[in-house]
Amino acid sequence: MSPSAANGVNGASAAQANKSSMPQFIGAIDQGTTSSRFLIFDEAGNVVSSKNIEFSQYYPQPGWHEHDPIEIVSSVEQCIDGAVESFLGQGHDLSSLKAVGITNQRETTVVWDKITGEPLYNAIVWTDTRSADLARSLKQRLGSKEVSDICGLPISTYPSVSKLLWLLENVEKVQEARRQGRLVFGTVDTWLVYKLNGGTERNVFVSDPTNASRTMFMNLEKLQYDDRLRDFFRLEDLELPKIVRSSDLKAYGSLAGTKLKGTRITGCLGDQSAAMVGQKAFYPGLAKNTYGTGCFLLYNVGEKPVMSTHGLLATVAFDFGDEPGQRMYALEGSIAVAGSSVKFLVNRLGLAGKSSEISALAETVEDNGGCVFVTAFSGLFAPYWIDDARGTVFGVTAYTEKGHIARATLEATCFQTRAILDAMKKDSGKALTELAVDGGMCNSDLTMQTQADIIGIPVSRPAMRETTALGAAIAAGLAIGVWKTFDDLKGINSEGKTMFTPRIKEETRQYRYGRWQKAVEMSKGWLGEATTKL
Ligand SMILES: Nc1ncnc2c1ncn2[C@@H]1O[C@H](COP(=O)(O)OP(=O)(O)O)[C@@H](O)[C@H]1O
Ligand SMILES: O=P(O)(O)OC[C@H](O)CO
Repeated sequence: MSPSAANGVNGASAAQANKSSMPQFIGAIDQGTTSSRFLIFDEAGNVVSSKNIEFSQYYPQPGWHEHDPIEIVSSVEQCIDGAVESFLGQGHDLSSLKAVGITNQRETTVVWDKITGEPLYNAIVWTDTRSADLARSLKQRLGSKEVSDICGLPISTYPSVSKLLWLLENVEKVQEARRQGRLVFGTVDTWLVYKLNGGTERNVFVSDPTNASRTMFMNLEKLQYDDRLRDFFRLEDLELPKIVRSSDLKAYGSLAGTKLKGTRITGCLGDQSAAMVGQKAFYPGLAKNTYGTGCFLLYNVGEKPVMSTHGLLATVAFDFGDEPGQRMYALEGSIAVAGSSVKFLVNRLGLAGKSSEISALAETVEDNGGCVFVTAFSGLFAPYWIDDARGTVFGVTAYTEKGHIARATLEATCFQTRAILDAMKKDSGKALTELAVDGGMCNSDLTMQTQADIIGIPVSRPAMRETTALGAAIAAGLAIGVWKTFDDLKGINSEGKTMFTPRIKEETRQYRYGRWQKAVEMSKGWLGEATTKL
């Protein structure tokens, strides 16, 4: 490692680092799709205090999914205050909490008024498919192939730009704000940093490359906005947040309120990149799969982006600086629906009282009873990119029980992960020998065993599953020198892993996966060309 990298990220020299033996703590805001959290980590990566709040999900029409931007911020603030209260109750001193990192759901799009700082519409969530027609017409536009090559993402409903263009076409308040030069657009990291810094008071307007890369405005190699992309989307006049490193002493400002008023924000990563950092997948060839609302497999490809030819995305793993090894790219397989299908069984179908009970329900039967559930609630993302599929259960007979549906639901994410691993092998030329996992749904032993069975390699689950938050804490801690090199992080969360090893024969694996492939084929085209109601 070069001298300055050895001295920490972004100039936090060893001299600057706190040399006293006083314990130091780092806070992590984890703003996910279904809940906000604040966790406080010690230097050994242990969680000493945390608070979690589930917030409202709005589904105003089929395929639409919104959040209230104000509730996003207030839930985060409440989590901070709750966790800090318990931290203080344990006898810790506030001054020992040195910095805060942020990690967030990506692509979700917020628009607000520059003068008032107030949202102009609900946040359009990454899963939202209202822009399907718009995305289809963008794909027909001259230069669409070049666009994907520059930013690493396929044109679809998924990136922020589709949501933003929908807002500009359909919401008068947004159109008016644009005319008056008052329109501000940001992903959730930008919105949170802006609001937590006091909004219009300080006007901190930034994003890190792992988040900015999900808008479709960023040149993946240069980590800066690209005029060709803005031109393509006809958004030349749009002011965009400044792209700054994922770990930075000054760029993200500090908290203007809460019990942590004055504490610096020194790290910021999109949640999938944060999970990668939390799993310490710092080097090429390492990967992780996070089973949250969706499921995202990221594979570290090294210091240059690799463009997929098999349905994967190219993205930024993390950007900790210019030194060798400090900026890495990843190939990503994005699954739109994972834990959300479990929530669907609980909240919409009432098959159980809570998510963790779905696994138990699935265990009441020996297998899926011939059912395959293509959980295409938002179409199918990687590696298929089928926007006209919708959730479909195949193979239902009079024999089918709730348990079979529960099992087929859990299996769907495992099958899609298999499809992504196959695509990743084709893109990278290498096969994974073990899959590191995390996220809410990985708490289901049955799902993780099924995953190992279907991909035919061991699945490794860490003892501490809050790897996304840990990644944000690491980004923040590296900036201020709590940890100085990746080697300092070696011991963190490395003990007590659970290994799930494949237990089925290759023949059975192929048969089961073959059924899934057939179901995906059959789910295509459900919506047809028209997505609007007649
Ligand atoms: N024991 C479990 N079995 C299956 N799914 C679970 C379990 N526990 C949580 N989940 C699912 O995990 C998701 C929450 O995971 P989390 O990592 O917190 O996601 P997010 O960051 O997207 O909010 C929910 O969709 C929930 O249904
Ligand atoms: O809410 P999660 O954890 O499934 O992650 C959301 C992703 O960032 C969307 O790209």
